[in-house]
Amino acid sequence: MILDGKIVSKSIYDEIKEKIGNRTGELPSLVLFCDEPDPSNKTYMKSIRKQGEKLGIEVIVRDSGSNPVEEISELNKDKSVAGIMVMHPLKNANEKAVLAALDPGKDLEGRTVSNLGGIINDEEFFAPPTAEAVMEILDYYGIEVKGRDITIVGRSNTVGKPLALLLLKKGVDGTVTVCHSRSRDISEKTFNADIVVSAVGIAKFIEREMIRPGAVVIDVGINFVDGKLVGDVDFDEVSQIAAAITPVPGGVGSVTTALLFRHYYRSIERMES
Ligand SMILES: Nc1nc(=O)c2c([nH]1)NC[C@@H]1CN(c3ccc(C(=O)N[C@@H](CCC(=O)O)C(=O)O)cc3)C=[N+]21
Repeated sequence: MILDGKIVSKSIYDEIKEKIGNRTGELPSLVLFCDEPDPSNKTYMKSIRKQGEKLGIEVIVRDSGSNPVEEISELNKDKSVAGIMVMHPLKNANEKAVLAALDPGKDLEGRTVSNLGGIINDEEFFAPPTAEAVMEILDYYGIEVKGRDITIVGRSNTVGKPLALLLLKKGVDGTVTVCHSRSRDISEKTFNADIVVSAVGIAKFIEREMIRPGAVVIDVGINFVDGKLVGDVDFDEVSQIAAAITPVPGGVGSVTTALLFRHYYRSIERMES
């Protein structure tokens, strides 16, 4: 079974459209904070702008300027701004200092210490949308997590680490293994899992032999091979034995962007409450 992310994202966009439709007055904007965006940032920013346009939300690309921390403080206070995405990597500005200055209530990607640390006791205002997108897909397709073994490959602050914490929450009750580039025998750990999540950024990293027949495979990878977007999983091979698998494109990525806009709307509700 192919786990289509576009159906999931459509239901999220429908929910946002309905909320926006019931509103009066101007919508605040969403700011993409960057300096010299690399090609992968450009692709992502373009796709966010496109979705923003569809929803009637103004997406502003803002240069970090000569005093980025000061700029962020201004944006935090600005009532016409509901969300700020600090694009990664920043080439010139100190990203850590910028994130330390960012209001967690406008931190749509859950990158601040307060949102990241908050996951530990269910106090995050925003969870990182890519990790959350994995949870949404599992939930939408009724894939049981409770008591099952999940192996995550990749330990990034945007996916691997926060996803492990989301899966470990009480009530979610996954049993989680996190592997990374220094892990021994990754194949053994993926083969023993009921659900494998790959977020390493290497095309065809997950091969057929690494997956137990009947397992669920979630591909978070964003890799460009000969100008074509592919995930981390050898899809043609692995899809033959997996019980369910997400495609790239059209899987986790499309849900991630939709969740950003759900977060954007939650920020508006907080600003107006
Ligand atoms: N603060 C920050 N957050 C990020 O999430 C972030 C970042 N900085 N810097 C750059 C990388 C790269 N990245 C991409 C995501 C999707 C596509 C992409 O091509 N998406 C397609 C397909 C998505 C799909 O369907 O799977 C689309 O949106 O049309 C590319 C690149 C995000 N990043």
